Amino acid sequence: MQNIIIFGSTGSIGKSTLDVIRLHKDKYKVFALSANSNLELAFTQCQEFSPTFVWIKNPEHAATLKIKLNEAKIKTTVLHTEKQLAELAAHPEVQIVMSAIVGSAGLIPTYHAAKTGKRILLANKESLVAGGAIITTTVRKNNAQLIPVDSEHSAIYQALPYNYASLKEVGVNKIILTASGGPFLNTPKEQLINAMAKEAVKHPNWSMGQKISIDSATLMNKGLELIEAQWLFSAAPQELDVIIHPQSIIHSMVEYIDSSIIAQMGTPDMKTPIAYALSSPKRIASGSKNLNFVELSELTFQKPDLDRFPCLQIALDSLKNNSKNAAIINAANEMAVEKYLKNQIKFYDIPKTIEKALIKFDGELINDIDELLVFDKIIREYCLDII
Ligand SMILES: NC(=O)C1=CN([C@@H]2O[C@H](COP(=O)(O)OP(=O)(O)OC[C@H]3O[C@@H](n4cnc5c(N)ncnc54)[C@H](OP(=O)(O)O)[C@@H]3O)[C@@H](O)[C@H]2O)C=CC1
Ligand SMILES: CC(=O)[C@@H](O)[C@H](O)COP(=O)(O)O
Ligand SMILES: [Mn+2]
Repeated sequence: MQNIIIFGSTGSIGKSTLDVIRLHKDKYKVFALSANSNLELAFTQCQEFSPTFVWIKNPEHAATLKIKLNEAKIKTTVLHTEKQLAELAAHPEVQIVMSAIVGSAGLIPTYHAAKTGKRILLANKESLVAGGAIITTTVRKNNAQLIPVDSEHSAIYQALPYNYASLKEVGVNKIILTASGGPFLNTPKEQLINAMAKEAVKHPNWSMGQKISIDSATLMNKGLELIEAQWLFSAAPQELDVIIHPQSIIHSMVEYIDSSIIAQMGTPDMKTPIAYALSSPKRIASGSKNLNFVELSELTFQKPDLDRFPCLQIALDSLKNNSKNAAIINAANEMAVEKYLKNQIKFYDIPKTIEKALIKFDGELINDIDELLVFDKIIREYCLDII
């Protein structure tokens, strides 16, 4: 039996993680859950999984949740401070940490889980984009494990030999990330200028939280994923490529020097990569539907359009420079997406905000997690000012 914490348990990934765990209660014990604002769901999850701790960001929500749990005679302890979030991630009784908070708010739990040698199931790509060098160094120093949950990175992880030493040693030529192209794959630029958030959140294949859905619509999601892959697989920029595959059946591929390509496929359901992150190198049932090849219409591929989707170009430029400015891109993107979701800025204001933040902050050196957290805040405040 292994103890697991699910950071972001009330979100899309959090709920899918609990769906998988529900199938394997003999193997995984939910030690703690965390939520931001969804008090009702956090309570329901505590009723079902009886965790030792539940963390909820808002102090008023924490007080209400405590009363509700008391009334229901559930013995879960409610926490809510940032310090307690870090302490939970580092808890000595915990072996597995699902990092599924959205945005750079996931940095603190990811970092503290790394520092205390946990098996980290990483959905929160933003923590690796913003703090790639800090997180990967901390993982290595403390014998932690960083297991991809993001569907593309799970696919790559599955297509690579287990425990390989380097991409070169096992004959990798190229890692090819697939991108659905999002809801605006075929939308002309003149229409994209006025594209509304309510259209942008409608991903064609995946059911996900709002922030990542907007990132998919701007193709920034693929940009963030290139940087995530760079850190996860120690890949050089020339070893990474992106191809549009609108059906989201092939989740990514690895091309080897003998021209073999190993692709991982499946129905678009995050329970599959979550199950593999939990159990790899072994496999457990995920509860996802199997792929029916006869029912598949076609698998198509095309090049991404960098003119209509400048966010991907911004990330590609960053990648070529070892992603040194990726913390700026990540923070500015988060602020711009937040404003776009509230209909306060337009579609192309997202890349414009990132570009302005890059002009202002590019070249700043970040040495540790504390500096990164401060830097992230400063960039956000600057973006709020200029938007
Ligand atoms: N959804 C997907 O299919 C995929 C997601 N990912 C990544 O996984 C992460 C989670 O995505 P997703 O589940 O879609 O997002 P959701 O928006 O559905 O869920 C986000 C979770 O984070 C919590 N949260 C939000 N803000 C804060 C904060 N400031 N402090 C603490 N907790 C917070 C939310 O709490 P509450 O609900 O209570 O407000 C919720 O539990 C993202 O990094 C995303 O990029 C990666 C691949 C696929
Ligand atoms: C499910 C998942 O991993 C998402 O990141 C998904 O890949 C988004 O799809 P696109 O960014 O390719 O549209
Ligand atoms: Mn993905």
